[in-house]
Amino acid sequence: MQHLLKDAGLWREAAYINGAWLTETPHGRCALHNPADGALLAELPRCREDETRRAIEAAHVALGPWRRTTAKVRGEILRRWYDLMVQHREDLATLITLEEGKPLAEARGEVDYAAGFMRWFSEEATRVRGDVIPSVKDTQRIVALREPIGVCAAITPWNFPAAMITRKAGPALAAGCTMVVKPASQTPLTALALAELAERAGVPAGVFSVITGNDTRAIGGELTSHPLVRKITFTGSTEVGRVLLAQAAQTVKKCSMELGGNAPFIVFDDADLDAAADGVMAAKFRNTGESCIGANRVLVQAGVYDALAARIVERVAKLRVGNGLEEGVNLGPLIDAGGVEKVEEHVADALAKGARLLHGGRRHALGGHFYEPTVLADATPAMRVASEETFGPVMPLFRFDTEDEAIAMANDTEFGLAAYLYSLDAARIWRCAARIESGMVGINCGLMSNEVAPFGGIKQSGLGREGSHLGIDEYVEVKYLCWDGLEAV
Ligand SMILES: NC(=O)C1=CN([C@@H]2O[C@H](COP(=O)(O)OP(=O)(O)OC[C@H]3O[C@@H](n4cnc5c(N)ncnc54)[C@H](OP(=O)(O)O)[C@@H]3O)[C@@H](O)[C@H]2O)C=CC1
Ligand SMILES: O=C(O)CCCC(=O)O
Repeated sequence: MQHLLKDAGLWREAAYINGAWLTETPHGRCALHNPADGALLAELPRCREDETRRAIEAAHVALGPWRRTTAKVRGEILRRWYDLMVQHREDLATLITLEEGKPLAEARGEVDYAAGFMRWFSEEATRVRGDVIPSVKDTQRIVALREPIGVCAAITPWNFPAAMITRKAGPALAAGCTMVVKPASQTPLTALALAELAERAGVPAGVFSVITGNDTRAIGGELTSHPLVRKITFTGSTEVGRVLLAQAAQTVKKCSMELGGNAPFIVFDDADLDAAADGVMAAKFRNTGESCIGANRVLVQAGVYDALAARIVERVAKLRVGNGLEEGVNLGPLIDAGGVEKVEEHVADALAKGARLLHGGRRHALGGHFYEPTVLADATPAMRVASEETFGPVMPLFRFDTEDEAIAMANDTEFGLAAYLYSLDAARIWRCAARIESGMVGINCGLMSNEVAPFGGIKQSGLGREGSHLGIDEYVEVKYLCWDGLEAV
């Protein structure tokens, strides 16, 4: 598959530790398969505790020189990394499609999104300012410095193999931290191509390392327990987030957690229905529904329920399912057999409890990990689609009568990541946006991820924010200096 890349140097089947490519470990190799056709893509060295420890120690050694490098120079290096990502956009997109499955057009969009974090944080590097605070004594001066927290460990998911790394590495390196990344074992190739580009951009050895292999607990255990690691940043399921928080508590590490969601997409009677139908298509079917901010529950006011359902079905019927490398494909495969089974179970449960099938509802004729885009009407809170993240191309339509009912349904979940509101009544929008329990609210907008905005959740959807000017706060500590014995001025 290497032949599909214009620059074969971006295809790496090795871990990247302390600026060197590690092709062998004593623990053998693990196979990586294309989710679209099951073909063997690569064989990666299996890292365990030893290799992870070496990467952490290298990150510790690299920390001093990196944090002393001026913010301007760190920003320039990150800018070069951004430029290289843009230059190699097509190859990065191909790698993403090969290992994750998303259509090439979406993969290109992810590269732009991922590179955006590098550009944004290359600029933010020079804006990590401290404070001078009026003191309580005339002989004292009080200064608050913002210093890099130190060695960071990032554990990232497969659904956005590039963006979930740059959203973490960009701010960490900009702030002067070093980072060890454990990408999802299903999508290491994109992470390794990013490491190759980091090296070409001039990121020094040890500042950014990538661990490979599927000995997940061994690697995760080392990252979360090693005393030199001062920060854990994770994107993935709430279940694993809880485990990592508990492990990191033993050495009191700072943690950022981007966890699961159960996003409500609320459409009121006064919405622009065509805009709402377009918005929900983006919010649901982006990445074949495998996104934590994907619309999991579509709540529609009774007066427009049938009209909106008709518009949605018309659009869904035009979606083309297939290998993401093929032209014109809108939905790729799900990541693995487990993903397809979960979708099947959710649909079967909903149908057994009275949902009406408006479209799809079964595995796609292509077989493998392909599932038909599915629309279910008459969904109710008793169904699994109401309480669990489906993470697939299934859109359940719930019905509500009043605004209060919609808000109560929206908030009836332990998650609080994203929510969407469609209405043309500004007063209602302000009211509902205030009452919804979520970290992000899309208003007449189905796609709200970008590098300038603070991404993150409340409740059991996580801790901290990524992107925006706030994103860098996760990688700095405040140090307060109290200087006494000075002349009063
Ligand atoms: N919020 C989000 O963005 C995401 C949410 N999910 C949700 O989670 C469900 C399951 O997906 P899944 O991929 O299993 O998500 P996980 O949360 O299991 O995986 C995310 C990352 O965490 C790693 N990981 C898993 N267990 C541990 C551990 N004990 N210690 C350290 N690292 C660990 C994984 O490694 P490895 O790949 O080696 O297992 C991967 O790098 C999905 O169906 C979806 O509902 C999934 C992905 C992203
Ligand atoms: O599923 C996730 O956790 C990542 C969402 C991608 C994004 O929109 O930033």
